[in-house]
Amino acid sequence: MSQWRPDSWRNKPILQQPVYEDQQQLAAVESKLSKYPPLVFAEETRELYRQLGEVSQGKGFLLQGGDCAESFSEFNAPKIRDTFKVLLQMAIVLTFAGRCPVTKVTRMAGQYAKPRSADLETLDGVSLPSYRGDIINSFEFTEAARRPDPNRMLEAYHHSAATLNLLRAFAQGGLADLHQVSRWNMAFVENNPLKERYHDMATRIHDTLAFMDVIGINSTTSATLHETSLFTSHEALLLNYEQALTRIDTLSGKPYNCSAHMLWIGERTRQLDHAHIEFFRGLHNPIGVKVGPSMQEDELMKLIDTLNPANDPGRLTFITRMGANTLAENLPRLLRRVKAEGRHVVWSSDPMHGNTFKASSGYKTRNFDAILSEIKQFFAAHDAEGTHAGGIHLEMTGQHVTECTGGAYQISDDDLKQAYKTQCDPRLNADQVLEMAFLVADHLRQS
Ligand SMILES: O=C[C@H](O)[C@H](O)COP(=O)(O)O
Ligand SMILES: C=C(OP(=O)(O)O)C(=O)O
Repeated sequence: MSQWRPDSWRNKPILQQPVYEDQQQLAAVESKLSKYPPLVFAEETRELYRQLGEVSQGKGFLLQGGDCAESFSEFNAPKIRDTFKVLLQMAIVLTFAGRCPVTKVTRMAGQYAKPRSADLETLDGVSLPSYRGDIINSFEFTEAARRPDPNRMLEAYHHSAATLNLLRAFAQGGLADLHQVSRWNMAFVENNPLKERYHDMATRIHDTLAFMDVIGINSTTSATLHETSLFTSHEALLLNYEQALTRIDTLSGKPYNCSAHMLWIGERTRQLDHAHIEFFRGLHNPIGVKVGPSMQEDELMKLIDTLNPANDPGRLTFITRMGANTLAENLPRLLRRVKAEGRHVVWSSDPMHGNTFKASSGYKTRNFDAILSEIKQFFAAHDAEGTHAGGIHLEMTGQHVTECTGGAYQISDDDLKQAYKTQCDPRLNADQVLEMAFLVADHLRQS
């Protein structure tokens, strides 16, 4: 294999990239970004690596979630706070049910680039380049807005920095206090139409914290109850940006991508001989690869050989996105092969991307029951193969959008128009995502 360099991906074929008109402007932006401070510190990244290593050995669970695509226009504190709150609420339920540590990783503070099925979008007979995420172009349907602009990379950097700053403040400044999180869950249950179903677990969590308080373990005596740790991730699609944020860590002397703690490669860009695999193989971050139903066992093994030749636990997470209808056929054979070859990976389920369809109202949506079905089958497949169902990966928001159908509030096709705000794919809303946590908790406890 040829020698890796931060820019060796440039000699490989690459998909899903913008074509910038002004190459000089692009080079100037890359050069500027490469001198900016890193967004995360490599030592934090190593802590996430360590935690994922534990997950790969069956001693933890990965909860990864957040926006499909963050946007510059919907960039505000309530939105960041609400998604943060819901992630914590999910985490407490999953920790309690699974009796194991839950590693929280956001799809925030950098989730700005989107791969698309089609290069062009056509509306009323007019065709323009597809929207590819705010780091590349703008959502409005005009020629100017859809033109890729390298300066957007600088904007994405600043938006990511401000988001991360607030997330760190929330995580350490008291908002993540477990008593508080438990009270939010009680309120969620009280107001939910299916409250009988969730009441028992929420009460038990609440009572456990009350008991600990009585025996002197509380937010004043224990930082664990008062603070939380949280990591960031995004799809590292736009390699010009990702390369510019890649630095040699002064402590270890190794290259880390400092745009987020964890990066993943999407289903559409994971070809073995292409640029994204080349770029990722030299990084020392924990990395994810999306795995769809077409993945073959031999190809998966080659991916492991390339991305984790030392078989380090924590290095590689496979985020499977099979679809509820095809998981049973395609996941077990992959689990079997990886287990037989003794490779350490984290298996996480993205139950969103294989279950997208167009509703009769014309909106792109996903149904709550199909999402839940994929997760249940994911747990069942791991139980049958004797492997560890290590995590879930959700497109979700803490806000009350109507983008996915179903759930306790029975959002219908007709309801989608009420608050359909996503710029790309439909997200679970705050209520749906918490319901999902309570339902997943049952499976986590059993396995
Ligand atoms: O989030 C994933 C992809 O970017 C998305 O599913 C692509 O959507 P499209 O099929 O509308 O392009
Ligand atoms: C594009 C995504 O997923 P996938 O690569 O699985 O389609 C995503 O998670 O945003």
